[in-house]
Amino acid sequence: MYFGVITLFPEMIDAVTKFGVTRRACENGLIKVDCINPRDYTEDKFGNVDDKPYGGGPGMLMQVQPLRDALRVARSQAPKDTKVVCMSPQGVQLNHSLVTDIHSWGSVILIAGRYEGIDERVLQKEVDLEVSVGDYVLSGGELPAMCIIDAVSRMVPGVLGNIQNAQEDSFAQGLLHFPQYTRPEEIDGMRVPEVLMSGNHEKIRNWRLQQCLGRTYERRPDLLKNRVLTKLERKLLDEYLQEHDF
Ligand SMILES: CN(C)c1cccc(CNc2ccc(C(N)=O)cn2)c1
Repeated sequence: MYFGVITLFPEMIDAVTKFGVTRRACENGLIKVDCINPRDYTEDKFGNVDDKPYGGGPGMLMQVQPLRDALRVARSQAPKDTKVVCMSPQGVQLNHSLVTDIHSWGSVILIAGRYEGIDERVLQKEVDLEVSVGDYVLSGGELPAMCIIDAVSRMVPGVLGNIQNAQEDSFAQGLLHFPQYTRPEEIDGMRVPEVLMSGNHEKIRNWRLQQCLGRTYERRPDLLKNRVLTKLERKLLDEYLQEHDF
């Protein structure tokens, strides 16, 4: 998977290329992350990369010429017809489905804007999709871009190793994950659910599915709305709701 990142702060992207499973994925050549900095393409002698908005108002925008030149270089380094995604509060909400789509592309160029954003004409002409990681404004698109790099990289075969399918279990099914426990068996009087120490894998599987369903119903009913439950799932959820006095 190829990621091109247009950013004024390439060192920020080290957070995904120099730590954890994504670092190993870079070292193994499973993913490649290239940063292109518009500041390297400024033409005015002051090296400005921001510019004032027409119509006045507070804040600055990314200057068009350095951004477009950086984008041109990014396209030249990326596979042909690589799609361009701009991180923006005005974007479509990032979710598992969109992460899966981006992974299927094989490569993506991410624009991590600073200041108050970028010129609408650049968005219209150069950007295939605006993506948001949530309804809030950040100081730049770098953190959202790294969310995409991390989430998409975890879908690349070999990046996660054997926990790949564990990851696929719940969220790919559109459910929240079941609660997890590790040693000790008891903390401040709170014990690990006995079923998890029973060694009965059928019971454990059902208990975990029931927890996924119950927690999704309680915390994210919107996820259940467009999900057809199997007979077993319906039974497990009803049981959970009775036990939790719903
Ligand atoms: C139109 N445009 C490119 C833009 C406009 C304003 C701010 C920024 C940069 N700050 C960001 C980026 C993304 C998110 C998010 N919620 O994903 C939050 N803040 C970019």
